[in-house]
Amino acid sequence: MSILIKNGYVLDPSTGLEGKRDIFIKEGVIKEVAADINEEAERVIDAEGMYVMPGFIDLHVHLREPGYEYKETIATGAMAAARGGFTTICPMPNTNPTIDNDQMIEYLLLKAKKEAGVNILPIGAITKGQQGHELADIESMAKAGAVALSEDGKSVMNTALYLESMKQAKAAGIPIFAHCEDKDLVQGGVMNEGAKSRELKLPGISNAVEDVIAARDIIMAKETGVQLHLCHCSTKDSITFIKLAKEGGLPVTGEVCPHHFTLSDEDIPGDDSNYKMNPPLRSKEDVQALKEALRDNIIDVIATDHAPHSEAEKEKSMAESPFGIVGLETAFSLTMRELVNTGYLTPMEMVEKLSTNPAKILGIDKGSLAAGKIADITIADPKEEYAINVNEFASKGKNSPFHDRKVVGKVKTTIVAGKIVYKE
Ligand SMILES: NC(=O)N[C@@H](CC(=O)O)C(=O)O
Ligand SMILES: [Zn+2]
Repeated sequence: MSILIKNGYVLDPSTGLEGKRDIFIKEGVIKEVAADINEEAERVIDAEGMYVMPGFIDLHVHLREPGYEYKETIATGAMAAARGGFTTICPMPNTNPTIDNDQMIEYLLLKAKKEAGVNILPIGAITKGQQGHELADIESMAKAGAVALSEDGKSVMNTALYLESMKQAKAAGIPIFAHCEDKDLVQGGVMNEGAKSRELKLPGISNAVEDVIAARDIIMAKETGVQLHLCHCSTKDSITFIKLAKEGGLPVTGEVCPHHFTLSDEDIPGDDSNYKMNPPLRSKEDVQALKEALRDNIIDVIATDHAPHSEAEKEKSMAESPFGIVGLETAFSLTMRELVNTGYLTPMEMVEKLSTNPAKILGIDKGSLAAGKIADITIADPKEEYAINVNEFASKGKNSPFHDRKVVGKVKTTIVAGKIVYKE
């Protein structure tokens, strides 16, 4: 199969190329990027007025398989990814059973190969069953293909055990993806602690819940030299800690999710579980700090924390429903609307945070449109205005606070290894 993408506006941070070019793809590989290519191709895509970008890479998704297939499967999650412009996704291990050994990693990779159109790079748990008592077999998971380790959904509260996992992750050459949440400080909170939680009479989650663990984890990264990536940063102090870590030369990176830079707790309309996620929507001051951190390169990555749940689960009250919202199919539009069209990020910087930087963190040969690279490509219209409609999602999860929201920027075509996996 050969594809010729004509007249697109190419954005490639890996080479610094920004401008109108054609791209010729053959046998899954980018053969040529040039001003006017006239190769014969089986498929010609007219990309006039479109952004042509290295495929997006999401470091943080929940695919729910095995165990919670009613929420999402590898197949439906992969379709949602393709529809959102993501060509590579990293599923978290909080499934049932937990992804905590080499056979589970192999099972996931095999199933993904059969059922998913996008690349799936699994993340292994830090402790067995995510119970926090005994380390998972880190070395064998890394050998089987785990690209990172994470206890996502919670933190490893036992710091000595965590220290040992960091040493092993470093030896295995993979990063730790940290979900920062002090379990003992949460005390039943369901939303950000502040004026709004008091107004809604709902138990709050303080910034300290995240901040104490973010600080601890950075101290431990310094101690062990492990590559540390902080997931879904939501507070201004998390940002301060990452800034300090970077200034100190530590291999520490951070991610922010679209919902955290788009909404604050003041936007929560009432007891609506589509606004319940962990960490919670924070204050306006925190939101501002996140945007500035993205702009100032303190935050390296935009990741979705795509967390599908069933309608029945999310119909429940804030107090009773599970934490999490879906994100794969809204990330690009929200980033365009909230960060690019407001001047926080240039289009190139956006692509860096959605593709090039995630690839660097994983140490994989992606996030580039250079000749010779595997053709993972996202084509999007940066100008199209539309209203998000959860009923059009490919994901099983419809749990999003962005239903009916007007946005700008729409993914049109997603290509994985030279194969069109999504076309609007
Ligand atoms: N983010 C969430 O609110 N929920 C995630 C877990 C997580 O990423 O912390 C989930 O698995 O549902
Ligand atoms: Zn998490």
